[in-house]
Amino acid sequence: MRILITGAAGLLGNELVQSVQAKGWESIAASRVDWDLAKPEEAAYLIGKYKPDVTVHCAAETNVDKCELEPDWAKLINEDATAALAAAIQAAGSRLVYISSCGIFSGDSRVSYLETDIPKPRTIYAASKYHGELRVQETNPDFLVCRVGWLFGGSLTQKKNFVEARRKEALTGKPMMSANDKWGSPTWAKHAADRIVDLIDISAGGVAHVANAGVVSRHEYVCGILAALNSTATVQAVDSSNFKRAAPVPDFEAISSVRNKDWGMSPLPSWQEALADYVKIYAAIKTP
Ligand SMILES: NC(=O)C1=CN([C@@H]2O[C@H](COP(=O)(O)OP(=O)(O)OC[C@H]3O[C@@H](n4cnc5c(N)ncnc54)[C@H](OP(=O)(O)O)[C@@H]3O)[C@@H](O)[C@H]2O)C=CC1
Ligand SMILES: Cc1cn([C@H]2C[C@H](O)[C@@H](COP(=O)(O)OP(=O)(O)O[C@H]3O[C@@H](C)C(=O)[C@@H](O)[C@H]3O)O2)c(=O)[nH]c1=O
Repeated sequence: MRILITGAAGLLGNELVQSVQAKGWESIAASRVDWDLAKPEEAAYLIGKYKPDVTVHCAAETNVDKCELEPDWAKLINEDATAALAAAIQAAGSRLVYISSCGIFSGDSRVSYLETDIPKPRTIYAASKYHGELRVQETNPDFLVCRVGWLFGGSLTQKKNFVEARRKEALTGKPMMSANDKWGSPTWAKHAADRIVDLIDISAGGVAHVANAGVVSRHEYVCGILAALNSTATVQAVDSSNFKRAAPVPDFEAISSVRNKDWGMSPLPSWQEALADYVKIYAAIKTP
């Protein structure tokens, strides 16, 4: 099977390329040079050139605060480009897997959101991701939408390596603080990628929540990272108002799935197990 991954240089995209190759499928790692999402009309050229059986659309404007300040940009990159890709894929008779976000819910719940819960985006970013979902659902009857949790992992050079960012912050010796009023589902990008590939393999459709098990505050999450790294640095629990953000991010972004039984799959491991497994690999990367 030939799988095209957009955003292949990103945190999740890079893991997806590896998971697809581990499955023995052909992977096409598409990056910005292959298609600039700021030109939605060029999606058709990308699909016509590579003729994938399945396209996993990871590419997005993922800077939540930038989206809040530039709503037209957020719509262009996260909604309009997705709609153009969906149309090109439908015309070509292939499949689209759209990567969406745990952040599309109101955040008012304190119980993990399920696929059956109604999205109510609070930020421009989340609205643009959810509108992307709606464009896909109206265009591609055999769609698969995968909402993922707070992603971590990747190489040391990965711009969004949250573990490496916290390790470096701890090394500065400066006091660390983290929000104790924002909760989510930390998710190892490798686990998310492997699950997405397994869902493609069984031709799963509809909406899928893909996240490691467990709900944790940012503060507990950062403490868990430092413990896993055997760091003695301490993290002060603070209110999220200490982090000046343009976007009113939801308080609660944890997700879990009600569909594992449908798929014949076990829930993903806990975020703590995933983090421990990642740190084992990470430590190997880190040793010179
Ligand atoms: N990270 C997280 O915690 C979460 C992520 N998600 C979703 O998962 C997906 C992957 O996220 P993640 O791996 O963290 O994202 P990254 O920011 O690591 O990667 C995003 C990718 O999109 C590409 N991209 C951005 N703008 C454009 C553009 N204008 N044209 C072409 N490519 C572009 C980037 O290219 P380049 O490398 O050149 O910059 C990058 O490779 C996204 O759809 C995101 O919305 C959902 C929930 C949580
Ligand atoms: C370490 C830390 C950072 N922050 C703030 C500082 C920084 O401005 C902001 C950026 O961190 P993040 O990028 O992880 O946060 P954020 O931009 O909210 O991450 C988002 O990613 C996108 C792609 C999504 O899809 C969302 O669901 C969400 O996961 O978080 C806290 O609020 N608390 C903390 O403990």
